[in-house]
Amino acid sequence: MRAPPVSGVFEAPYPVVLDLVGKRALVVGAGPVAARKVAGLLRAGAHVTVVAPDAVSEIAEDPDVRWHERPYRRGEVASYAIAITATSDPAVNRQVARDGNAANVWVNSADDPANCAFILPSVVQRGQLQVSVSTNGRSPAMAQWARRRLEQLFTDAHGAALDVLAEVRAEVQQARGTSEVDGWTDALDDHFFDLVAAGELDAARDQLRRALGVDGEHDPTHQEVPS
Ligand SMILES: C[C@@]1(CC(=O)O)C2=NC(=C\c3[nH]c(c(CCC(=O)O)c3CC(=O)O)Cc3[nH]c(c(CC(=O)O)c3CCC(=O)O)/C=C3\N/C(=C\2)[C@@H](CCC(=O)O)[C@]3(C)CC(=O)O)/[C@H]1CCC(=O)O
Ligand SMILES: NC(=O)c1ccc[n+]([C@@H]2O[C@H](COP(=O)([O-])OP(=O)(O)OC[C@H]3O[C@@H](n4cnc5c(N)ncnc54)[C@H](O)[C@@H]3O)[C@@H](O)[C@H]2O)c1
Repeated sequence: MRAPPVSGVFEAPYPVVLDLVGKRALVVGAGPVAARKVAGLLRAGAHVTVVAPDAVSEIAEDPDVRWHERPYRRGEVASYAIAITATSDPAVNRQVARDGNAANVWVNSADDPANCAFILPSVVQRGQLQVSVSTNGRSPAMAQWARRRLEQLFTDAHGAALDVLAEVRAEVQQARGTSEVDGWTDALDDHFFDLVAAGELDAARDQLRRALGVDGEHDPTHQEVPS
């Protein structure tokens, strides 16, 4: 028997990073899949409302989640910035997606990639460094597999390295008026990451400053008073 044809979710997927802090997010359904999506939205700082007749304990017992214990009401997605539908009823998921289209609210539908305005990647988080993987919906299992591989490659030291880099980048901006200077590629060598991993943050900062041609005298938090 011939296998069914497989395609991606989107014709030309466009990756973005969203700011959801303080935004209202709706999750329809409250099973294990919804719980994973709720956890992601809470980590992103969204105000999460869940609508479902039954909920797993992660949702029902979370004081940060507002749970309405009832079925989804047609059209209610319109009062949210973003929505995810993960019910066990495909007709409900389709309705939420339709309502999202009508109200210009972006909806992710966990069982229906064709009716998604966006899909979620698998993410490795190390401090403020995020490495995300998308297979364009072709194999979520592979996205998860890649995440596990990347978790071995990226350690907490890479998150710490990012903090050092952001600090020295601010010094470069202060000293030169721009961070677009030569030297970044050379500065980010194995030795730099080894220094950070060994906890030698001052030496790591100095290596960056040498490679980028700044002396570290400029404190970006300190405004100089013109004479
Ligand atoms: C990455 C991750 C993020 C997250 O959910 O946070 C995510 N799915 C994860 C896990 C996972 N999902 C599924 C399995 C079982 C094995 C398998 O099917 O591969 C596993 C693995 C497991 O659970 O072990 C089943 C599944 N998933 C979708 C369908 C519907 C369909 O394809 O029709 C079905 C069939 C349901 C059924 O048949 O009943 C659809 C989607 N899942 C997506 C994301 C989007 C595409 C991502 C991409 O590939 O680019 C998309 C399109 C929509 C969306 O949800 O945004 C998260 C891993 C997090 C992590 O661990 O790192
Ligand atoms: N995208 C993904 O990553 C992914 C992974 C696995 C499964 N899925 C799909 O996600 C869906 C949910 O999976 P699950 O295991 O969490 O399901 P589940 O059966 O454990 O939970 C379903 C939830 O939907 C709620 N619900 C049912 N009717 C509703 C209505 N009218 N209004 C609001 N809520 C309603 C139920 O109360 C329950 O909380 C399934 O369709 C599954 O195929 C998606």
